[in-house]
Amino acid sequence: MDCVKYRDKPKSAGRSNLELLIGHTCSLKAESLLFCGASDSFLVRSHLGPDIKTIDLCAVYVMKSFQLARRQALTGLAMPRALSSQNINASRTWKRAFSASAAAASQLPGLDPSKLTVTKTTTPKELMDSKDLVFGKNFTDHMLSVEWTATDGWHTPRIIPYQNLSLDPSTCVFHYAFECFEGMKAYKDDNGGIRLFRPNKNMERLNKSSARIALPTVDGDALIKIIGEFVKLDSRFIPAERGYSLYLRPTMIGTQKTLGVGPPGSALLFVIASPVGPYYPTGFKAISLEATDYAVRAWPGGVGDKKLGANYAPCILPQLEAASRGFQQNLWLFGEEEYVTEVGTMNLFIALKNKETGQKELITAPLDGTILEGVTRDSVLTLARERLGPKGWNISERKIRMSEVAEASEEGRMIEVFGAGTAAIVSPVRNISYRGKMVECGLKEDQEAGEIALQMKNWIEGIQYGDEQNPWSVVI
Ligand SMILES: Cc1ncc(COP(=O)(O)O)c(C=O)c1O
Repeated sequence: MDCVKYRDKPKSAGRSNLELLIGHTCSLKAESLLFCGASDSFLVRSHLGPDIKTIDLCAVYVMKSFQLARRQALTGLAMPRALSSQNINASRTWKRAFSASAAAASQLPGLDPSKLTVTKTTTPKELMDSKDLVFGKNFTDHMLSVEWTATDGWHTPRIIPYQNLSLDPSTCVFHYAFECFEGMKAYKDDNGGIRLFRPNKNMERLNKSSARIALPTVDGDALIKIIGEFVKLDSRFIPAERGYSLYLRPTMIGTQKTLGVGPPGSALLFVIASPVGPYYPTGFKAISLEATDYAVRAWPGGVGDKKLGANYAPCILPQLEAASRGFQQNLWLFGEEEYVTEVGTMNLFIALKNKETGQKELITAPLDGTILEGVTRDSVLTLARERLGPKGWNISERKIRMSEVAEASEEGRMIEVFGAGTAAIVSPVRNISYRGKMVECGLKEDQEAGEIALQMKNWIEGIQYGDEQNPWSVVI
């Protein structure tokens, strides 16, 4: 154990346990920590600051993975299992350790936009004809890249030519899926200005995702600033036509070289950008869904509400199954009650006449951990409350069973159904296959979109392109 020196065997944990704990989680440099002291208490000096703090064994763990621990404490997660088996008075030590670790973590450098460096490409790409753009296939000239280490915090942010990553085969992202990402867009307005849509929501979600998988969090405002610089540099790739935009993919990965399962001591945050066209280039095309009852996407207490890469790969097979039967997407149901949750990469909205009250109701699943907190979902809800509420609509975030949806359709109470997400804004649904029957979703045969879906698309697009002045649209 050359990375940590300690004197005096702790009472509550033998040397081997301590070593195990350290070996498992430690990524600090040789001089990072000095442990000394007696009984359960240690003096821990971090090279991150001059302070010497009296904390105990729990804090030893925390000091070495303090960013993780701080987030775990903040998000109310349980103490790491490795520690709880050590006969430590969990709540007392956890609280004490947390305050010490938070103090240390606050001394780590955060993301600093003033330090941004730019290395321009020497081989600029030719712009593609807008009509040939395919989602996520073509990328701009540059990318944004920032490294993070547990010892030094966020390093210098860099804009560099778009390039391959070079990673050791043992890097933890490849083995244990330390990866989370975001999806957002930049738009060109009629005056050539460049706008982001509610980027703070993406930053909030990125931090929730990264914290959940023991990756570092980042100052959202600082990241928006440097993303803005990156987008401005590559702005020639944003087509000026309506419906076109630059899709941005902020991504964070754990880069620690180890097959040990533990919090990564290093990470990479990068952002790439892909010019995209309208999701429905020739106008809306209502989709058909297959309700999936044989597989589960997410569950309460799980991570389905986080944007982790690990959530997406297992969804492909059920999607292929649905596609093999002629459906564009599958609709995830949850539990014995078969609650309607979400669709592929969209949240779902159902407009119907309420059985009891007869009132028009726009329903979407609640944020109970089983759906992603979509930025579009939140935008649709906010606009609906503001603009449809006064027209007699009841806007509900509530659980709804698939059988209720089928019943509304059979009883002629169904108004319309649509998905909501960054890619298409809204995606009208024609019908849903459920238990061998087709549930019709309120569209006439020659109709590709319902009124609410159309209205929402126009309202949201109007804000995104700056036609409507709204604080959701941020000029960069
Ligand atoms: C699983 C899932 N649900 C919903 C959404 C919609 O989220 P947003 O509106 O933020 O794009 C996405 C989009 O990425 C998604 O992947």
